Amino acid sequence: MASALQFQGVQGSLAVRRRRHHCKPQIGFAAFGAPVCARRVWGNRVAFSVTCKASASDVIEKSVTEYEKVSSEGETSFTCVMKFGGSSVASSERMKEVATLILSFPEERPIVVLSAMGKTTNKLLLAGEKAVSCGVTNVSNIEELSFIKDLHQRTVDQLGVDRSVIAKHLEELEQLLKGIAMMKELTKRTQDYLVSFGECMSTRIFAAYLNKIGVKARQYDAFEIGFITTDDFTNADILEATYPAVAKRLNGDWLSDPAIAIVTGFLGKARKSCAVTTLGRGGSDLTATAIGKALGLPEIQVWKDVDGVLTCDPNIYPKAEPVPFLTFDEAAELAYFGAQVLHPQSMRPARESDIPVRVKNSYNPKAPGTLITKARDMSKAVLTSIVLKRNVTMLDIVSTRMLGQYGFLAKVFSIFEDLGISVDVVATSEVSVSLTLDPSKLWSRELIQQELDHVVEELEKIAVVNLLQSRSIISLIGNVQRSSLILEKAFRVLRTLGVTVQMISQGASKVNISLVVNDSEAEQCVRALHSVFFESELSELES
Ligand SMILES: Nc1ncnc2c1ncn2[C@@H]1O[C@H](COP(=O)(O)OP(=O)(O)O)[C@@H](O)[C@H]1O
Ligand SMILES: N[C@@H](CC(=O)OP(=O)(O)O)C(=O)O
Repeated sequence: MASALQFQGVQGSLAVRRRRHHCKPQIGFAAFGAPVCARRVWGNRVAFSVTCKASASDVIEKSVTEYEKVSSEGETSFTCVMKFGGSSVASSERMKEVATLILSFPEERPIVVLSAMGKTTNKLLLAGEKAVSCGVTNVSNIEELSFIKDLHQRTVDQLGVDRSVIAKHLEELEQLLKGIAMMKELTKRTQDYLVSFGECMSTRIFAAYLNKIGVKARQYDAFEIGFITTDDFTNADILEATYPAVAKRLNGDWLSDPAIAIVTGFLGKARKSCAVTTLGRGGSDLTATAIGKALGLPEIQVWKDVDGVLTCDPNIYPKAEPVPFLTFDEAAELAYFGAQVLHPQSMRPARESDIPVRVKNSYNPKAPGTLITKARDMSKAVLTSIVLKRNVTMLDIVSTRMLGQYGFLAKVFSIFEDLGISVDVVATSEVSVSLTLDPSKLWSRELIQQELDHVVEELEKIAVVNLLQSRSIISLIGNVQRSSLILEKAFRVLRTLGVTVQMISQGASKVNISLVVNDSEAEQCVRALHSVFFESELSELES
């Protein structure tokens, strides 16, 4: 990475911070006590000349003082946050490529957020499940533990960094699994601690590698630098106190000893219990946007293994295409309704602080990716993306009381509130309500059935309840101002396929229409909808 200061005599260039690209760089030259002219501005640098008799070293010294003054007067020292997901750092080769990619932006001073390597989180969860029933003496033979050890040790060796950077963690991980085997149980709290080893190791390896190649980097565990969360293990929420704490720590460290920050994604520290928490699967996206908000950075970059947010899940339909622009609302809706590409809560900090989020492909950095901002030109927008959420449970609830009975909906929803279950899609009539339950809140299989039985039991006190499982929600994300056009086109497709829509909802968000169909028909519907909306001319669509 280029040094912050490059001088030739009493002319030179100085790295400065610009809050937005259109803003003038903010730097004070008063310390020179002589006229200074800023001659040229490019990127985050400003070239200048000083007309005084100062020696080059004086100028450098005073510039640094000025630069630090600007930084300490509320300006952050970092210029952007770059998050790399598991697929981007799955091996030593990938880590090298990510390092090269970061260094290809010499004008940036990034905070790097990393997920666990490849599928490490899944393997840790499986290892934990196996430990519950395998017996203490068999823990060392758990296949997933061996896989994790091999992957991390091989990566360290291939990158030429010292094995000691992760040795303690690998040892502790095995001890933890033995503890689980001894207790014969895996609580959500322990599960979070268990999966945290993934991010703790990937960041240590990557920081060590950067240092090895001469780029100064510092590793941080998010739970040590102020990521304060609720105590909702496996799905914790970031609390407001996080933002000032994280900013103070990262800015403070930069000012005393500048280095690229390498932060664990996905993790936090529970406010009450002080134990390690996780932010829900894919939570590193949220870590990145929270850091962006905390430091008021000009841009948040999320690097994935796809060319941005696509028109639908490429695993369902390979002809999916990148969506160049999205609003925060569209991206949030898309993520909430099941597009794995973004964490459901990750847009919140970015939206609150109005910081653009760029989704890019670490395997194909030249691709423009998707830019997510507060607003975009919607004049030509019809449909942006199609999202599928499978394995959804739907409830038809019909009031047993007379027509016009008030308070029915309030009673129904208070039951969900009491049981801590969130509802996704709702459609109501005078005497009935149909709704779908959010499966992501229901962590393990047995619990789902147990919780569902309980919900039905409670609802049956006031209504006739019909529980319908194996349903899918197809969400049509786009310009709901043109809902008639979207619905006309969509229903024509569904009628041709002979598919009956069991529920339809157009929420207040104005960016999403949700349709509920049988699981078995859903993928076929998505493919057909995609070809009609994205593979034929818009003019035909509007005819
Ligand atoms: N609409 C979509 N756009 C892009 N990717 C999607 C979409 N829906 C599902 N995906 C899947 O999300 C994956 C990227 O998300 P994720 O695996 O969480 O990335 P990372 O681990 O790099 O953060 C893609 O590889 C793709 O298979
Ligand atoms: N490693 C965590 C957190 C995360 O964000 O991962 P990824 O960026 O690879 O989706 C998970 O698998 O859920």
